[in-house]
Amino acid sequence: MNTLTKQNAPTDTVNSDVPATNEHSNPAEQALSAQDMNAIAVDDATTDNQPSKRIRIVNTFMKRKTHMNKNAEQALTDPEFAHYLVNNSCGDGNLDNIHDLRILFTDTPNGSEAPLTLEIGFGLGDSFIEMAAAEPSRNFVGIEVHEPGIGKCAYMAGTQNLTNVKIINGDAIQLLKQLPENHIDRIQLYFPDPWQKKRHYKRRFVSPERMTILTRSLKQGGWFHTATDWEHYAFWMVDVLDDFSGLSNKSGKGNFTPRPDFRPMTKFERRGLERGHGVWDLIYTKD
Ligand SMILES: C[S@@+](CC[C@H](N)C(=O)[O-])C[C@H]1O[C@@H](n2cnc3c(N)ncnc32)[C@H](O)[C@@H]1O
Repeated sequence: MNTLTKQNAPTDTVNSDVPATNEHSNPAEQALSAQDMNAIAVDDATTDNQPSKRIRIVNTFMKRKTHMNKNAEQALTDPEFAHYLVNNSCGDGNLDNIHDLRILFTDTPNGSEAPLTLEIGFGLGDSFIEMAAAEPSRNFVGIEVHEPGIGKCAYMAGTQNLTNVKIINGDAIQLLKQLPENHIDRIQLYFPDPWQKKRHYKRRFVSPERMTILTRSLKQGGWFHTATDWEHYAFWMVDVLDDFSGLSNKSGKGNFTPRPDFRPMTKFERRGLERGHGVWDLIYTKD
């Protein structure tokens, strides 16, 4: 177990110098509450000589184009895999109709009341599927924005005939805002994009404002488990999470958690280890 001294504490997650990759200005976004302001910068803009407000969403991801292999493509198009895919799996995920994750399992052997894990940003899904296969009595929902990963994950679920997996295409922050309070038993975020440059820190998933959104949907006593191979982000995370009212560090303030046996090695973890990085796990419970 590592004992830490606090360093590089995040002070401001909203900077105005980050180039916007996803800009929207629709009434739904304009109605977002003050707690969402971590993800939004409001700019003055002028259109046709009319001053107006422009709302800029700062996402935690940058959609990337990578090769889609045949299996992933099959899973995204073949009706045999359709029951794994909760919403449109190509293009930007439409989350409008997803307000409850438990009802996705109503007609499955586990039913809707089984313990529920949400994995945010499962990448290609290997470790997510391994965990779901290892715990068949628990329901697993994974959310990603990367289409080849969504396809590959659905393909692996289908070839293993898993009945406890559902996959959502879209932004986890938007999804979490739409879910009921006290809804999920465990939320896991493994090797989130580290956003290494200072001007990109506001894109980091672990920030006080995003943790407000995340913990709302966690059940009392539920877990938030995260891990990173980027040292600066590891110290940042422990600062944010230890200071977050309503969460308790399972290993005690300032400490990381030894890597638990139930967490399989992920693709990004392996890549980090090959580059000589360390790995830091953190588990928090909701008070
Ligand atoms: C660095 S990768 C890690 C993937 C995987 N967890 C692993 O360890 O191999 C981070 C992933 O999180 C996804 N991601 C980032 N922000 C997200 C969000 N707000 N909602 C859904 N997925 C997100 C990205 O698309 C990317 O695939």
